[in-house]
Amino acid sequence: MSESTDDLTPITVITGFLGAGKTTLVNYILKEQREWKICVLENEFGQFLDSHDATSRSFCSVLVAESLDAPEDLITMDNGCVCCSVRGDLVRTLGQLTSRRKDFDAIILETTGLADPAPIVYTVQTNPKISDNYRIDSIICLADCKHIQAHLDEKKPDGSVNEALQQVAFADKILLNKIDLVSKEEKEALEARLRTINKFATVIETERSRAPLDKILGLNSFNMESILSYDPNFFDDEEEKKIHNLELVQSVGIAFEGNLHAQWFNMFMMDLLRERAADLYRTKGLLSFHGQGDTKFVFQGVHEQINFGPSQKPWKEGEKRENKFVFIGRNLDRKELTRGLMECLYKEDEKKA
Ligand SMILES: Nc1nc2c(ncn2[C@@H]2O[C@H](COP(=O)(O)OP(=O)(O)OP(=O)(O)O)[C@@H](O)[C@H]2O)c(=O)[nH]1
Repeated sequence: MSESTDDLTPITVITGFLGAGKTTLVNYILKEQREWKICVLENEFGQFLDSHDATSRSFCSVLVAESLDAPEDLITMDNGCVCCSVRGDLVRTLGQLTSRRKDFDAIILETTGLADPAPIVYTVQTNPKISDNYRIDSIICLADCKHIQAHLDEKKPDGSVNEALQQVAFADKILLNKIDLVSKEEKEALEARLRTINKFATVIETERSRAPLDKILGLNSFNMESILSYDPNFFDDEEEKKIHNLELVQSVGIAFEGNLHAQWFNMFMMDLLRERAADLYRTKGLLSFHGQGDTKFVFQGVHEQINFGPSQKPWKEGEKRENKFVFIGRNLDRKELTRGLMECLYKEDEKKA
């Protein structure tokens, strides 16, 4: 057993519902902090289809990789959600990293937006191979000011966990993110609500996840006591923990070659969001447009909020122009989404009515 926590490699766990700003925070930390060598463990829900090339890695790993000096400092765990099926992956990955532990000052674990932090904490705290080498430094929860209330209010079937609630409850730092999207009154009401779930966490208001680094990193602020006050039976038989019902949320990945017609694509997305924004938790895409040369576009949606712009890296010469989408949400119809997207393809010899 390790005698001092100083010997243990700190893990910062980043949680928060789909689209709350986790990857934005990881990128910000990687770009802004110069003191530490950080290893990033990524776990993402909803992958792009087809994984024959490097760009078909999970979407956030593509974005995070752009901020790292060395690609081997990013490890993706793509076999499921870190809190359930991939938990074995987490144990294995941390186990394999043990021999390289001295190469890093810290680890950042970005969980999926649907991860319940409870099993992650349980695993790190109770698995001796992990607890002898690592410690949780902090659990940071990103709370999307615009959308988190709806996710907290979602009715789940009996025995199922509300992930958004668990994420808030287990955090020692809550970043009230996207404050640009709400009024002062909405922000205050949200903070008051989050306080009823977790009165111990430090709350920091942020835009684009830009929290002062000295307020979130290296503070050893993980607090088992506050977790136990929320869930006094935390260390009881793990089998009895609530079901993490991933079937309630679907992920539809769609990939196809060609160039999109910008106007038709815009119309398709506008119609889709007008009708389905509440059910569409998250939309991500890497796209190629007719008439835009080698510019690769990144599309990001969180319910009705969309962001669209050029990727840092253009299409490489000879690279297959494959558009990749992932839609995450409820009641999604793959056929309908695929048909709608295919109708947005630019065709040289055909005019759309
Ligand atoms: N308006 C606004 N948008 C933001 C803010 N922070 C992040 N975003 C945008 O929200 C979208 C989702 O951000 P991500 O960082 O990818 O969110 P995430 O939690 O990693 O998403 P998942 O991994 O899919 O769960 C992106 O389009 C961001 O640019 C903010 O403070 N204000």
